[in-house]
Amino acid sequence: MTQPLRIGIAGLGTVGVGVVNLLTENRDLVAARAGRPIDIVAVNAKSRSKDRGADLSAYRWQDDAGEMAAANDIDVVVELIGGADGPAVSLARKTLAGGKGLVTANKAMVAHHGAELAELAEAHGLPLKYEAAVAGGIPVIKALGGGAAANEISSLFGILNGTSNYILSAMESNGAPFAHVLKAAQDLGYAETDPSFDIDGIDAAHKLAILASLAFGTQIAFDQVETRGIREIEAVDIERAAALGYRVRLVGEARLQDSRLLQRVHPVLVPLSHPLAKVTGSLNAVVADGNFVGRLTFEGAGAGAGPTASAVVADIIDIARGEQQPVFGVPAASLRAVSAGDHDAGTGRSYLRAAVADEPGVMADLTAILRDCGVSIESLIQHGQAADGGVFIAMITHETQHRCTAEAARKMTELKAVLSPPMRMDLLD
Ligand SMILES: NC(=O)c1ccc[n+]([C@@H]2O[C@H](COP(=O)([O-])OP(=O)(O)OC[C@H]3O[C@@H](n4cnc5c(N)ncnc54)[C@H](O)[C@@H]3O)[C@@H](O)[C@H]2O)c1
Ligand SMILES: N[C@@H](CCO)C(=O)O
Ligand code: NA
Repeated sequence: MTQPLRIGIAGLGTVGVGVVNLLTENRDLVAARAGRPIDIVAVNAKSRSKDRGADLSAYRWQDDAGEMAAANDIDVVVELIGGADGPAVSLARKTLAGGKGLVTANKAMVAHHGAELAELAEAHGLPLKYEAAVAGGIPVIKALGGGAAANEISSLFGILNGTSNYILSAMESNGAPFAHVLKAAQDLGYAETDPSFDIDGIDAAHKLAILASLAFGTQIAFDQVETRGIREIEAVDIERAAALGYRVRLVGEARLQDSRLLQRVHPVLVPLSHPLAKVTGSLNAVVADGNFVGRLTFEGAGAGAGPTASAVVADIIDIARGEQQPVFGVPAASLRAVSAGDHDAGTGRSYLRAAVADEPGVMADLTAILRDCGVSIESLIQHGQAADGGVFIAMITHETQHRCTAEAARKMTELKAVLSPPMRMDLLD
């Protein structure tokens, strides 16, 4: 057999240990598919003494991850530390500048520094791979960058954060409180170090910005992603959505609007019959529309040790095989700059839910606002007690300009009988 591909792994948490375990358990199979053995030469993490449940004694312990970038016996550095800045990006820069290939699962780093790192990799003719960074084990980067590369992609959307989906699914199946479910997702290794990245939609926005660049040939524009998470979703929304025939999902969507690019991460209602309604737990899904292939739908595990290690090792195998493509589908220097699209200029149906005082005339006031804003109601339910003694009114609107529904929600907030700002979510049909 030819020379082994020698790797150094920086970061030995959920994903790092998952990669060690996969490369150990599937060693022969991976070597056969890669055309040569993959040898772990060195490992690094914050603490050497921590028991990680994996035998690391065969590998050199590197006190400083940066030393891997300079080591003569390492061909590829696998960065599994995490974080947009700090040690991860400094290691990535050193690795590429030092002439080694880089594999990373770090979507925050790719979303913030992807262009710079891709230019560095391409200038040196080095591989930079990040399959694990988006939708965990789903090979969506390879699919959009390779299998669907002949298509013009007009739009894509999907569930891109396993932790949020896990929380929403648990809330809908057993009404479990938010904090309790978040703790379970953390214990399972799904959540980011700072779980607000998951809950507030930032992690999904990182992934969406990366996917959009790959799909549309545009520069990564993370700052242009309109981002809203699931923190404000209450049990009543999940329950009312179900009563109206929907489920709540945190969805990222990106589409070209002439020369603009609309990118949004937001909680939406999906009909029970929609493919995304069936995506539960830590699963992710990505749907992309190509002009020749039509609609492509990918679904699979979006987080966790095994699925993420699967994606990391797939990248290592690609490198061992000598496969190399532009990092974002086209040379990084030729990615197009775009300006942000405008969601409110579009139309769609919406869910509106308000907690209101249980007194005469409230419904008349609400419907007057909807009439004045040109919003008509498709269905409405009112029952149940709000925590502060009022009642909940939940409705689905007919198709309306988003800005009109937003204006109606704003005006409702001004009514004395409306006890808190109404919850508003788009419907995904
Ligand atoms: N957990 C998942 O399901 C998942 C899925 C896809 C992508 N990712 C990404 O993979 C990366 C790793 O995630 P994780 O869940 O394994 O995190 P983790 O917190 O479990 O592990 C991080 C590791 O990095 C080490 N580390 C921290 N600071 C370091 C430093 N300065 N130098 C060297 N090592 C340092 C820690 O000791 C730990 O071993 C992140 O970028 C994350 O976003 C995670
Ligand atoms: N925290 C991330 C890990 C996978 O990227 C998630 O829950 O989806
Ligand atoms: Na992936």
